[in-house]
Amino acid sequence: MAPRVLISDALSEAAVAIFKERGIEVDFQPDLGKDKDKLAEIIGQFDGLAIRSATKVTDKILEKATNLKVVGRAGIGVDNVDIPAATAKGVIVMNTPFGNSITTAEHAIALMFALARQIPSADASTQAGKWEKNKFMGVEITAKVLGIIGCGNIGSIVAERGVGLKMRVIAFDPFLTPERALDLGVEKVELDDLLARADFITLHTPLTPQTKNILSAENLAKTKKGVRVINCARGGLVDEEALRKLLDSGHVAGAAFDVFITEPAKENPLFGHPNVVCTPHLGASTSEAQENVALQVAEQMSDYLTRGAISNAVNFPSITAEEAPKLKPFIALAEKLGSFAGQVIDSAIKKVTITYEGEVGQLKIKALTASAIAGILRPLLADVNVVSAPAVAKERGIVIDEVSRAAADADYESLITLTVETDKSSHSIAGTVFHDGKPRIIAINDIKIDAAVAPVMIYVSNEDKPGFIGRFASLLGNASVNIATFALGRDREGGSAIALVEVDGAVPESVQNEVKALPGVKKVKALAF
Ligand SMILES: NC(=O)c1ccc[n+]([C@@H]2O[C@H](COP(=O)([O-])OP(=O)(O)OC[C@H]3O[C@@H](n4cnc5c(N)ncnc54)[C@H](O)[C@@H]3O)[C@@H](O)[C@H]2O)c1
Ligand SMILES: O=C(O)[C@H](O)COP(=O)(O)O
Repeated sequence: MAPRVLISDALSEAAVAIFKERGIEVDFQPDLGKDKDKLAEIIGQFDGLAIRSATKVTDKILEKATNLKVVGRAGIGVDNVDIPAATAKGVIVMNTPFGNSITTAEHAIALMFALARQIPSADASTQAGKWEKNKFMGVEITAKVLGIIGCGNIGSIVAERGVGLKMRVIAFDPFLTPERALDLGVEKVELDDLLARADFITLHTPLTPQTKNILSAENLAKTKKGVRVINCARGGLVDEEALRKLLDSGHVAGAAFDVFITEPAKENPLFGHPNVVCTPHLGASTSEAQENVALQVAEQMSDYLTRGAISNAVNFPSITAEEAPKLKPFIALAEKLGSFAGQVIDSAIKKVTITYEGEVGQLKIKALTASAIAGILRPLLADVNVVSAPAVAKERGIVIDEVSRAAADADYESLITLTVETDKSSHSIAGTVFHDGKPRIIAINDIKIDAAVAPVMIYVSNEDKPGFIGRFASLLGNASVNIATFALGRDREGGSAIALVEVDGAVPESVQNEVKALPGVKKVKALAF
């Protein structure tokens, strides 16, 4: 029987044609995604679901998706898909990482001009017959400081356009290497510096726990008087209420928003202010971008459904059916080691070395390396996938080195060691897979430890001094953070020590700060796997 695909969002018709050419049955219902009950009712009939941002692929929808094998996102952001739930169900989630980047960057630039010259209000006034020539005094873009928060695919294109417009472009992005910044002609700065200097601030990060509210009331208050703010990335990056207050007080001269905390945005704190320009999530809406993403997603989904080939998957590497069972536990290990490193480092990565020792060295290590790199990058690049991760790393000037050795440490049949060198320091983490198929962390920065990987953990490095463990454990207990497992290691008596603690539930920032303040503590990091 031919595979069946449901298109539940307004994709270009180009996708329908590709599916049919590839022998796939298509049901094209462009508005269905907005009706979650109807979607839940029929999703069980389909092998593939092609979407944009209006369809929310929740765990409830996935529960009903008894035949679903692949979700294809014609676009970049997959924050409308419950990825862990999809992965748990074995549903591949694919996106099209570059297809709409130029178009979205152009929309940000268009919004910057709209703000600088108040084009929407001037248009409304002129067409109302008012001819208010003196009311709409604009500002020049030339020589102004453009502050880019998030200089990835879209941010880089905005940077290039900004440089072309003779702006002074500065960027805050922890993952931006100095070499890449130089290539783009942008000055890499810290966030506070950007806030203080930018005449226009444009956001181009994914929405992650780290970027949520990045323009908080506190940070907005640090901006230069007369700043204009553009958000074409994701609702939730900016505190909309705080921004409205600063627009009302005249501190912020204008704001242009394409994305909102609640979408569709029927009402919003920014609405109604004369210096606010809004569009209804139109960043990717050009015929060129929509054709690109529709063709690409239909090709990728067809390849998977008819030939089992996986590309641009957010939650699975590209591997064949025969390789899968052997690789799977090591893929999980490589991803977790990478995720640990990605969560612990806080400056630009220069080099990643992955050493495979013993039996694991005989497997397809490219897929393992891709998983490790995706794990490292994912805390910062939410939508990176195992296919794009090596290319993204290369583009950012990160050197990837793979070393394979036949013999492992005598204690282990297989060993993977990940070493990440950044601008400022070097971190290493090693792990193995036990007979239960589960990943174990066996060393951090050459200090031996033995810890299973748990959903929520706290990593602490400290001086090996008496009394620390007791103080640390009581602090967690007093904060009602329950310890599930506790792994310790040290290099020598009185030297450096580490703790990797599995806890039940989240660790509030205030508790991490209290741990940080304990005598001898060097680093504290709450980790999510
Ligand atoms: N409005 C729209 O219609 C539209 C269209 C396309 C994409 N988008 C959104 O734009 C965003 C960016 O897309 P992209 O393709 O450029 O992604 P990308 O992954 O290429 O780039 C994101 C950049 O953000 C940086 N970053 C991550 N965390 C950061 C932090 N805490 N502080 C500063 N920088 C940080 C990363 O290092 C990376 O360089 C995504 O959220 C995407 O969904 C919106
Ligand atoms: O992440 C994306 O690709 C954009 O937000 C585009 O969303 P859309 O496909 O719903 O326009």
